[in-house]
Amino acid sequence: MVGRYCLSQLHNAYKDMRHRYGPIVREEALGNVPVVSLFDAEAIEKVARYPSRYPIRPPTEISVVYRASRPDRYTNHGIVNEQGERWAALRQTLTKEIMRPLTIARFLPDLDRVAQDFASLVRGRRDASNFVPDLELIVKHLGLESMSTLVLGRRIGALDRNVTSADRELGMRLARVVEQHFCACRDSYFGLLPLWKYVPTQIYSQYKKAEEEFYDIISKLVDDALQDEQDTCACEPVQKVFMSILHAEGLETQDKKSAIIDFIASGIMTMGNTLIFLLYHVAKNPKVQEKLYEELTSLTPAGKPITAQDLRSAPYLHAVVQETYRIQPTAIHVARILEEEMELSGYHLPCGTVVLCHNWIACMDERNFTRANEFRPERWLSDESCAGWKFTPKLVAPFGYGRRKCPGEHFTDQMLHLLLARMVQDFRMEYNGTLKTKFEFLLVPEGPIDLILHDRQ
Ligand code: HEM
Repeated sequence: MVGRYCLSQLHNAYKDMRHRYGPIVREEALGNVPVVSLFDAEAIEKVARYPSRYPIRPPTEISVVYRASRPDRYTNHGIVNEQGERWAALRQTLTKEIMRPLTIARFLPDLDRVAQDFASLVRGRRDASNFVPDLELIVKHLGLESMSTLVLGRRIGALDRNVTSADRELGMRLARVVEQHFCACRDSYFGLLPLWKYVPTQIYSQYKKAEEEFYDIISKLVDDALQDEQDTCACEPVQKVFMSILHAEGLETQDKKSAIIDFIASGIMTMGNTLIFLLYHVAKNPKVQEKLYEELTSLTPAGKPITAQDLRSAPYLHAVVQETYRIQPTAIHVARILEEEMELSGYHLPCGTVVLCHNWIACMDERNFTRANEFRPERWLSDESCAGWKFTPKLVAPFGYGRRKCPGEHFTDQMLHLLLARMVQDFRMEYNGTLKTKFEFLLVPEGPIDLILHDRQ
């Protein structure tokens, strides 16, 4: 607990602060720099559009301190935490391929197979009442499998139906480690009295342990992929990202390896959480679900490969994904350090101020979206049922903005469209009750995930 607020409900705490104190709120915590929260659309837009060459996102300090203690593994803080020219050089070298729409389009057939394998795995895991008991775990396997396809250019079998108990054990270890990592980031970033900076507290030990365990698990996958690359020298389209990182100039092998591990880590939780949010909203809105099903079946028969053309011809699918990003993004705010003084919401903020742009809370504000609490994909389609509604689409920024925007956006977006399409084609979904969420640096579903999957055919 911090005062009246609890860290695992920080998203609701910020909602409460907006309600109590207005569109701009300054927080001061002992031992930490002051942070200013922005809830107003105009102020957020001003920060988002600032024409920065090297935008500064406040680093996750615990990661910076840890990496500095491991020069055998890291020569820099990584893309997520580096700043200035060093950040720009890493970003340019390591993310060029991942961000190229053509590269991501070439992954489509492979990602569609990942989506089909996911649907087939959850079908097999249902109990007699069509409930999938370990969905939270399976979506982490999905995150790992899709990230491995993207970044290593190979499938690793995390979604195989006949998993051994060793595979299950590995999946559970991975899930636990990723959760511990994010919770330690949250506690070090938002908690009071950052003692971990001076003595190795429990938070720091937890972070270190999670980081090292994660590195060891993923490192083995990377080493296998490197070995295969030496043995075959083949370059399939699906290996494009892997090859671009391997052959990146000016980087040590250890930097390439840690970048690959960072990319995989970035995708595992975010992808799984967002998929659960998508499935939840579709399951809770039967009319949306049927409309989506009709759109998808008119485009492509169930079981046939989904093409790029199919995705382009599915406006309702796109609207459902956008509406989920609006109402329940996994990254609820975007952080920046101001590079020059700015007038925001009537206050003068000096250069160097840390600001949190609360896009999600602004998206839930009636001033920006009419019937903000309702899940209405139609608002994205200029449907007449939403005529005259307030609509501020630029506030929907689940992947951030500007030059520091998430490099995984195109990939994630494509993967989520495919997954949702496959799930809606294969199942009629229902959800018992209301999905709870908690804040673990990201917004994550709080289990159990009570999703029921009825076969369509
Ligand atoms: C649902 C999935 C994802 C969400 C919601 C998400 C969200 C975000 C957000 C909000 C940021 C901060 C952007 C900013 O400050 O403007 C970010 C940064 C980043 N993301 Fe993602 N992300 C996702 C998936 C991925 C994937 C799959 C990858 C790997 C390819 C990835 C790699 C990164 C990296 C490396 C950064 C740091 C970029 C930089 O500082 O230059 N993310 N992400």
